[in-house]
Amino acid sequence: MGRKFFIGGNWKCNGTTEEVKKIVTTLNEAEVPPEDVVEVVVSPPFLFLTLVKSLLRSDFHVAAQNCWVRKGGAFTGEVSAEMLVNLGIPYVILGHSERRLLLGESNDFVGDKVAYALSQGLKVIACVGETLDQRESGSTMDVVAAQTKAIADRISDWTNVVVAYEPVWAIGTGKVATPAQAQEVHSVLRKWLHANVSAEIAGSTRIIYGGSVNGANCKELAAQPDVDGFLVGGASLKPEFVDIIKSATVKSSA
Ligand SMILES: O=C(CO)COP(=O)(O)O
Repeated sequence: MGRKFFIGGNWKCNGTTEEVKKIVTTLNEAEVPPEDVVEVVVSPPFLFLTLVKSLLRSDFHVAAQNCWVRKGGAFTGEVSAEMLVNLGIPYVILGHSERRLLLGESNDFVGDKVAYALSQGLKVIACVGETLDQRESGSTMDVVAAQTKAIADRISDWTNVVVAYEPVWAIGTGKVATPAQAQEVHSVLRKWLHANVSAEIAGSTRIIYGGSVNGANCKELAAQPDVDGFLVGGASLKPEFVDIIKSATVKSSA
């Protein structure tokens, strides 16, 4: 189906200039599969975006971790999609659970953000995922479908969208979803896209997994048929991120 493996590193609110330069040096020196096998995108905090972009090898790309929902203007503290485009930042992560839960971003608000960012020419990593309570009450698929629907209702072209399934209970907890748990949700999400968007988009849209991915568990997860890559938090700040990038070969040699 030709879904290129996608590895995102979400640095969240971490790093000093020195630390950022060190991570970039490690990435620049790494031997990884070629660009036609894996797409690598790292997402530093806004303040380091241009520094990282200027230092990073040209086969890796950068993403912002958020942007404003509409055109920029009198919105103190916000960063607009137009600014990211102006600075040559190709990607933005939207709807991360930390923003949904800590900052109250609703499904509709995230859907509006995705639509606006795409309209400005950005590529979007759109995050969905259930909390532990929601999983335990059996509503995982309803939650993930509602989050995806809020996006699907507002966009028609999915070419520049990567969907990141990130179960909240697995984020930063060391408690990774089992390969079977990840595959189950990814496969149902793909079926949802098939039924509600189109067969073509269901087949071509990358659905990546996030939540305590590390160098030790990435290969088994990567081997799942509907896992098209990862969005990595903590481990993306460490040299083991290179091992995670290399897990793309699990797919290319399959
Ligand atoms: O939230 C995540 C990536 O966006 C995952 O974070 P961890 O890999 O630290 O669990």
